Parts: sequence; structure tokens; C-alpha cells
Amino acid sequence: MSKIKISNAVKKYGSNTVISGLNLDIRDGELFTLLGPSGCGKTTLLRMIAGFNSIEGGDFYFNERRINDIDPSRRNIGMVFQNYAIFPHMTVRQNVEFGLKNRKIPKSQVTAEAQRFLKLMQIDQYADRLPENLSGGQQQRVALARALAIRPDVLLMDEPLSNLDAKLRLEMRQAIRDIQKEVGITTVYVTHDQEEAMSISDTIAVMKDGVIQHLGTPKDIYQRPRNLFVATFIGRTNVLEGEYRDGKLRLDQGYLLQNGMWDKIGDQPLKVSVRPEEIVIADGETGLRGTVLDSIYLGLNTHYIIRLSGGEKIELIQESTMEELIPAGTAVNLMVKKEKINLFTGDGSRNLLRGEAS
Ligand SMILES: Nc1ncnc2c1ncn2[C@@H]1O[C@H](COP(=O)(O)OP(=O)(O)OP(=O)(O)O)[C@@H](O)[C@H]1O
Repeated sequence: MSKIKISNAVKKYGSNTVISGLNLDIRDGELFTLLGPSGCGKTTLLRMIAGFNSIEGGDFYFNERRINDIDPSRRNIGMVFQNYAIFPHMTVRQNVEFGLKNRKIPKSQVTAEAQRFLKLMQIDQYADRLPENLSGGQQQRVALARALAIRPDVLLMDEPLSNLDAKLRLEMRQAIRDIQKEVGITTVYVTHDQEEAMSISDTIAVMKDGVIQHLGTPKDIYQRPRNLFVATFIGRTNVLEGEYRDGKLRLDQGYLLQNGMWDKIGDQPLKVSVRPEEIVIADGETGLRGTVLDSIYLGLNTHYIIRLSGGEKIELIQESTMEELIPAGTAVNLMVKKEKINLFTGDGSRNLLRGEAS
């Protein structure tokens, strides 16, 4: 069942249309992420769901109830923003109790509910402190506990981790995912950080210029991106010029690849996305020829920057070995894991391996 349904949404700021005819279904209980570069309209869409932005067209539904004209305070949403937005003059407990007190429920129930979420978010030991005596991560936990305590139908989160340092961000990602699953609350999460989106989401909508480019699971989006923008925005990839002709893919310097999966492609110039881990350094004389320009040792993996004999520069990643790093200047032979690579139309607008109309 869909919890949130958006049909033909239009958002204009004056004469500037930033979203034109967007459709979206968000399932009950899922962690749904709007992901995209700055300015693509993520926050705008989230604020339309919350009721903080006017809606210039289309319909928004919670549980099949149209909410376009319902006041934000009556939509039963919990919100968590980048800048915590907790009250500095109230203790942690008072912050978490705040929304409950506004709802006119019995005092004993307020205390019990607040305590439950303080415990769930592992901040009960700080309950009587003021926020200024907490770390950023702890403050964000307070904001989350406060948002959840009111038992919202939907939790909306806008870049909630961007003020935290790298280590805390990792911890909080896991905490958000755990709590979201435990409480089972439908969550719409906004971020421009693709790794964060990959690590916490059930479903991701990748946006660009107010348009959803690809909606899918993290795995689907990474492995079979719908267009070249998605391929380059999610993870790292090498984009090579290629040509499909007579049942074969021709890459740099006439290197040919063949794969039954590609039978229906039709002769045409292509953009070929080859992720760094989809290339291996091989023995022998066949394959792509290249020269190592640099190596970056990162413990688990080693990255090699390689110039192909045709001039294109690519990156490959391989699991680090006990052998010496391959020195710059070494000529290498490369094999491409052909079942993993993605083939796009010459303009990058469509992945030819997804069997979808453009
Ligand atoms: N109040 C406003 N008035 C006019 N234009 C706005 C307003 N708010 C946002 N915009 C414009 O709408 C577009 C989408 O902005 P939005 O803030 O939704 O993007 P975003 O994807 O959330 O970006 P970021 O990650 O930088 O927050 C941008 O071009 C922005 O300049």
C-alpha cells in the first residue's frame, strides 16, 4: 500500500518552474530518499509534502487522503533538519516531551512516551542536560526522539547529518536506519550525499532539475543506472566512447567485446560506463592496453590511474595484494568484466541494457 502518493506535482517560484509534473509513490514503512545535486528540488519537494511550500499543481495524498489543503500542523508529520532545531533553554527530556504536551494527553503518558524514545535513541542518560552540553550527534538524537515521540504518520528528514563530523555521520546513519526499522515509520529523507543515500535507503529517487531520473533500490541504481547522469552521480565510473557494430562492442583502439546480453542493441555509437572495479589487470597480450600513471593504496583496495593507449584516462580499483604496487610507467593489459558494464545511447539519455523505452 502506498503511504504517500504524489501525482503530477508542479512547483513554481514566480515564473520559474522548478518541478513540473512529478509522480511518486512511497510505500508504507519504507525509508525513501530524495537524492540529487544541489538545486535539483529535493528540499522543495519535501517542503511540499510537509505543507510549508505552496503547491502550484497536482495532488498529494497521505493514506489516500488528499492533503493539499491541510494545514502542516494537522498533517501529523515529524521533521528533523540539518540544524537540530531543538530548544536550547529546555532539557533533553523537556524537548522530547514538547510535542506530546501540545497534544493534550495525560501527564503520565507524556512521561512514559518520552522515556521510551529517550531510551530508544540512547540519550536517556542525558535527559536532564541542556542541549548545549551535548555533542552534535547527541543533539541530533534528541531532535529525532522529539520528532518520533509524537507518533507521526510520516517522518521527514532534510540533510539531518550534514552538520556532523565524518565519524558521527556514520554512527547516526546506522542509528537512523535502526530506529526507522524498529518504529516502522514511513520516512522521506533528503540528501545530496550518494554514499549516505546508498547506505540507509530502501528506495532512492535520483533527481536532477526537478525530474526523477531513476527510482529504485540502491543496488538497482548502482548496477543498472537508467541514464549516464545516474551512472556518474552514484559511485565512480569511467565513461568511454564506444561503438556497437556487427554484434560487437568496439572500445579504445579497436578492443572488441561480445556478450549475448547485448544482442538487441542495434548498431550505434555508445557511451560505455565501466566502474573502476569492473576492470582487472590481466596477464597476456589481449585486452585494453594502457600505462600506469599513479597508484593510491587505501588498505583494502588499491586505485590505479591508467592512460589507455588511445589517450583516455581511467581509474581501476583492485583488492590490495601483498605484492609491490605497480610502478608508474608500467605497461599493463586490462580486461573488462563485460557482464557488469553499462551501455548508454550516444547522448547518455538511456541505458540500453534496461529494456525500457526512453
Ligand atoms: N524560496 C525560493 N524562491 C525562489 N526560488 C527558490 C526558492 N527555494 C528554492 N528555490 C529554487 O528552486 C530550486 C530547487 O531548490 P531546492 O532548495 O529545492 O534544491 P535542493 O535540491 O534541495 O538543493 P540543496 O541540496 O542545495 O538544498 C533551485 O533552483 C532554487 O534556487
